Amino acid sequence: MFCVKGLIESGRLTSVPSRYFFEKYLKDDCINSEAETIPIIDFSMLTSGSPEQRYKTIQAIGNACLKWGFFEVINHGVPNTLRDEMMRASESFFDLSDEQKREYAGKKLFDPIRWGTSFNVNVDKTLFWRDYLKIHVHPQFNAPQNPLGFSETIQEYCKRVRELANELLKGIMESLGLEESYIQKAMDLETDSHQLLVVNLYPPCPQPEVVMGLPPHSDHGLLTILMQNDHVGLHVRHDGKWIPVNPPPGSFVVNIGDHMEILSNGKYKSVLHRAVVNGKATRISVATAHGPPLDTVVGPAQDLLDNENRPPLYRGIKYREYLQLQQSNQLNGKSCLDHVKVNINDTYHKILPSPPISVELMGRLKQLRIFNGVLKDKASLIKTTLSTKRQTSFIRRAILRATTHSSSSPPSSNRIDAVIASGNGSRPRACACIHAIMDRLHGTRDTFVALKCLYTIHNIITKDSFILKDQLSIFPTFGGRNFLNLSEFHDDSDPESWELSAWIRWYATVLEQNLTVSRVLGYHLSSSDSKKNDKDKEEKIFALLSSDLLIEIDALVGFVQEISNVPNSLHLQRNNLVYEIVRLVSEDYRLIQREISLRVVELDERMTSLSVDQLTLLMSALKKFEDCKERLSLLFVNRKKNDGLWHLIGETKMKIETTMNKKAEEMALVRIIKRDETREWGRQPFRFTSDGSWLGLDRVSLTVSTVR
Ligand SMILES: O=C(O)CCC(=O)C(=O)O
Ligand SMILES: [Fe+2]
Repeated sequence: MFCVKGLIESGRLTSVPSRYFFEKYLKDDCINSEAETIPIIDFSMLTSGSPEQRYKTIQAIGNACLKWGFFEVINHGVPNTLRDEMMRASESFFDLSDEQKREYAGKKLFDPIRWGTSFNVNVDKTLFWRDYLKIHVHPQFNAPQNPLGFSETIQEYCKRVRELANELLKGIMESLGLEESYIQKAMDLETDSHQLLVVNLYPPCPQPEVVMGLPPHSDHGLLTILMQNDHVGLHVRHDGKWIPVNPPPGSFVVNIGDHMEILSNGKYKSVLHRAVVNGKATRISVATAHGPPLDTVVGPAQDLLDNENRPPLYRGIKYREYLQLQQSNQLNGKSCLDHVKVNINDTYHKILPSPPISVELMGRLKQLRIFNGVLKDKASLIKTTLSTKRQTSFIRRAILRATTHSSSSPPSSNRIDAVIASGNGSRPRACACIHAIMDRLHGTRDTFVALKCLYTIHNIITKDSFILKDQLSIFPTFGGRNFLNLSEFHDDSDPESWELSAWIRWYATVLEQNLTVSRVLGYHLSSSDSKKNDKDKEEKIFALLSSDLLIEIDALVGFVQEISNVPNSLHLQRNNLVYEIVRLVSEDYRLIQREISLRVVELDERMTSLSVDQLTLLMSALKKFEDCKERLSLLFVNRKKNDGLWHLIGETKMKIETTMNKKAEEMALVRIIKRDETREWGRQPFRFTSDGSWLGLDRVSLTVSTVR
């Protein structure tokens, strides 16, 4: 693997290779060394036992977070000997032979140990002048075997810094007016927090002014704690200027990460910073990023929100997926955070009348409702146990267990499997099972019960249980588009239930459209028929008439449209049940993309034989599909973008346009020949445009059906 250190040590370097040229550095270079410096926090005052000193320090931390997003910590209790040892160990890791380091090269984001250069060489347009070692050190500790003693040093260092981070997080929580252990409890930080050790090495550069060590970025986690060797290089963005950070010896530099910005609902901002390099000496910085457990969905703290004045500004996202998002894009300012920002104009408080009761009372009423719900579940379970109809009571019990009132977590896969098993044996059992789910769905006004019923139905559709799926497709016998009959569902007992009601209406429509598509295609999207390899499918599609393919595309695009009609309250994905629902829907979407793509490719090949009507239909379907793109990318912010498909759609649209224009010209020619004597028409007026309309129709009476 190439790396900057190797480049320097090769001895052949006289000037910087052009792929390291960082253009923005020169333009954006407004360094202000005389300005104020970042605040200093005396950590010992936080833990001294004096409430007054603690209070003052918490205020100072709050101010630093608010104004700077950065502070320096002194008297932190991490011994200098350990810090020095960590620095020496870091240096000796990079001094290992390339062969020893290569074991950790070319690794993926969640591989335990990664040695590399720049940020992500697969996506970086410009290379950065840094090499790195990244190790996931908590909750699972990892370490390279070499150099000798390295593992022990980083284990001790990371443990001490983690303890420091936990104490600082408590102070930050208090400064936000939250309980000090709020974050620890909400995210199981004591045991499961995620800690990433990042050792940055910036070798001296012959032209330091044209390269960048690390470009302006914000950190992904909650908090980053950084130490550096004797060389300055970190710049922090403050009041429109870059401020060089020159921390007091023995101190740590601490900064707020994107997840603290999310959690504090934007009160504490993650701040841009960058690392520049110098021409004389190697700079090393050791950063530890402290974040929530990887599978925790982080959204704004509930206690910081109110419906009237402080709506959520970010939607929830799993930390793991946020990391993936950052890794798969160029490191570029705060662009990742933009993906999870909620458009303030979209939040429900605009449409929801202010609740007539206080937030506190509402909270208590909600508790009471949940308690009532749990009692109801218990009573229903007892009733089914006492029932004499053994068969149906068995089914109903399985359904009750999968769709409880008590929690907003999705039913476990065991519970879902139990429902499927209960209805899977025979046609009458399948029929009883579907009816029992529908009874439960239509008999409740509780949002979570309804969402869980729909989630159970979705699992029936996606799992391989033909008889249940089939029974679902014929429910109820009168069919129709709104057969789940939830278009009027509203639970207005509190604002969250109100917002969730919109998700229920949306989810029901998505499921209805899923079944509609199955009818049109003749197989379920997630069935084994659908999972056939592309070759088999291409053959099947090849045998279809173009008119049938167009009907199928129309239904598939209709499905995409329903998905893209997702409610605006995207932040509700912080709720685990909603999150899981979106995950399942994204699986559907992935399958639809494949189905659409295969059909578009086939029609693309048949393009010249398609009629004008057919071309117009295809163009209109592709346009509708494209219109959904933006909304879908907001909903599936962290999933694969499938650029290949969008490219195919763009190309096909262009081809349709060209084919249509060619046909129009042919048409005009026919007319000209027909009316040769009068020569009253020219060839120019006909043009078909990419928005699917004809230009010049006012001048020509066009009968498209005459030309096929
Ligand atoms: O090297 C530095 O000072 C900054 C490092 C940094 O920002 C990072 O690792 O995220
Ligand atoms: Fe950083």
